[in-house]
Amino acid sequence: MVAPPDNDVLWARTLHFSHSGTPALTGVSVGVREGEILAVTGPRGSGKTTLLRCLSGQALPQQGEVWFNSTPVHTMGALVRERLRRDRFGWIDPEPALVPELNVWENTALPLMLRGTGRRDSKTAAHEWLERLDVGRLARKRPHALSMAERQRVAIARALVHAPNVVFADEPTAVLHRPDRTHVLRTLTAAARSHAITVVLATHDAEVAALADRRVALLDGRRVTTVQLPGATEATDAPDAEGRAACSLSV
Ligand SMILES: Nc1ncnc2c1ncn2[C@@H]1O[C@H](COP(=O)(O)OP(=O)(O)OP(=O)(O)O)[C@@H](O)[C@H]1O
Repeated sequence: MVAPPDNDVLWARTLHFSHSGTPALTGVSVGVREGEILAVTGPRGSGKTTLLRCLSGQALPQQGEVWFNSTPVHTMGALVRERLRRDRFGWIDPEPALVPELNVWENTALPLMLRGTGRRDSKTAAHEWLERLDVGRLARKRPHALSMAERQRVAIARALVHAPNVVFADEPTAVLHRPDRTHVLRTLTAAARSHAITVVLATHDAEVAALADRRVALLDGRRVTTVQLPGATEATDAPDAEGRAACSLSV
């Protein structure tokens, strides 16, 4: 095993992943730099979610390597990967999955309480993040009383509350209307930048991808240099996209 470059917080080399024989990733390599917002773009079914799941240790690639801060993730046992995800990563789903029996601040504070932070400190941190995401007034409400946009803000607050190193956001604005989409995204990216949190953002929307520092494009489970996205004539890797030998550039 060759260790990754020092300035990459995440690094994946020649990932291969199949879902019950259906290939989702075919030799994908990518490096994510500390503090950057990286958009993983591509049409539906191109492998974006699978890549995020592999990078975050939720799924183990059948071949290839994933490194987090120079530590191999692909060789970790399930419990160590769980702890890594709980303590170092945040995850935002396309649709907010909140616990219906908990109120908004309790939902937000979950990552802190799961790792043993006291209730009072967890509550304070949850309130701070809810305020930042403009939903502080809803702290005592249950998820069912919230709109979809409000619930997604709570899910974003929950992903950020424990100051993770990396937040993975899988189509985080897919269920939102356009005005909510822009506002929620800008809030997420501003919060991440102000706290030096790295964001890996999967999207098939060119407007969303445009908010990122850099883009990598997937098509049929491979890295490509150019991909057509809705809402733009063309979206490409930024000029500084990695030119590392291991990267798979095709099509
Ligand atoms: N659980 C699964 N079982 C079988 N095939 C799957 C599964 N999940 C994904 N796939 C397939 O793997 C490929 C990549 O899917 P993936 O969800 O990673 O792509 P995506 O770019 O995130 O798509 P979307 O934008 O629709 O979420 C697709 O062909 C998809 O049908």
